[in-house]
Amino acid sequence: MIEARGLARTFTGGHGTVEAVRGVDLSVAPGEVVGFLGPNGAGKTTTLRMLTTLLAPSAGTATVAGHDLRADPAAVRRRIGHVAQGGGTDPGVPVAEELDLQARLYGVRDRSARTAELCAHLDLKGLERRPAGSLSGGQRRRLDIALGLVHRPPLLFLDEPTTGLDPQSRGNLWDHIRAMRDRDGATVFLTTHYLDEADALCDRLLIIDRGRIVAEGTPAELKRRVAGDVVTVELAEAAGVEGARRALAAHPAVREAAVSGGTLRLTVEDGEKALMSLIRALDGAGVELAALNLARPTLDDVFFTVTGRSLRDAA
Ligand SMILES: Nc1ncnc2c1ncn2[C@@H]1O[C@H](COP(=O)(O)OP(=O)(O)OP(=O)(O)O)[C@@H](O)[C@H]1O
Repeated sequence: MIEARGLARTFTGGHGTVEAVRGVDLSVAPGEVVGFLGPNGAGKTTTLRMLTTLLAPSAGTATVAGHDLRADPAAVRRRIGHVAQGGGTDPGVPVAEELDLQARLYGVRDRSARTAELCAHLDLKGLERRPAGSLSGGQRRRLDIALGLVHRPPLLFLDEPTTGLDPQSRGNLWDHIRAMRDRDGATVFLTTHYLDEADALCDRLLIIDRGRIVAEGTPAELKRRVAGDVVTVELAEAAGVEGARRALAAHPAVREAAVSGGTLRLTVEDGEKALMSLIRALDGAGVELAALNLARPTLDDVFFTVTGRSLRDAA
């Protein structure tokens, strides 16, 4: 659905030159929810604006929704939906009218049916006559998304869709985005600087820092690739901890086994899968367990490993 190679954008102004995006390669398959994660100023919005034809790349090529970005931007625009940060609704215009107007702009034939369908899908039923300015933050974001979907684009771009929303509205919006993928087979490309959003919502992530993609994969893959899972083992008898370490050090899933205080700390390849066999190995060595804890590395650990900084500090 998206294939980009070497996309770059430089801004030149009174304060010198800013290399906002420095040669980004990315591929997005149909039906994926892909998250573009990075701290403020990393180049997320600039990349999104290039992919949605709003900004000309300084270098690189891309095919978006089946059309070449440079050769046929109008065809790209017809096949994509784009919800910018802050949206673009007129506060005085009622919901249904706003949707109808957008449908006219795109030449949608079944305008009233499409408006009703979008109101049903995005939980806007009963709000059709309300001016956009009177909606809550979450309702307005859903209207912004409905507007982006009016012409049934197979690919939807969302720029920081949940910024400024309360936790409940954010969770609700995630459900709607998942439903677009599952019900309509839509491909969604979204930018975010929220770790929890990237983790919970996205099938795959591209992590960008200072204009370059520094890591990519599913949230689980990224976390596994970089840090491995951590299993801590507490024993009924602390004195047996060295024996437990010896029993597990050669276990195929264990990368590292270290004793810290009275507990055993294991770095393992895939903690969930390994857990049962670790317990069996300890049992076989006659070690009595008191507690076992499996902790996953976070996306922030991933960012830290690839950039040497925390995403939170970098933002
Ligand atoms: N029109 C512009 N003129 C000059 N510099 C710009 C322009 N647009 C963006 N930049 C710079 O390019 C860099 C990347 O900005 P961009 O908005 O793409 O980052 P971002 O990852 O989307 O950040 P945020 O999370 O804050 O939206 C920043 O250093 C920014 O200041």
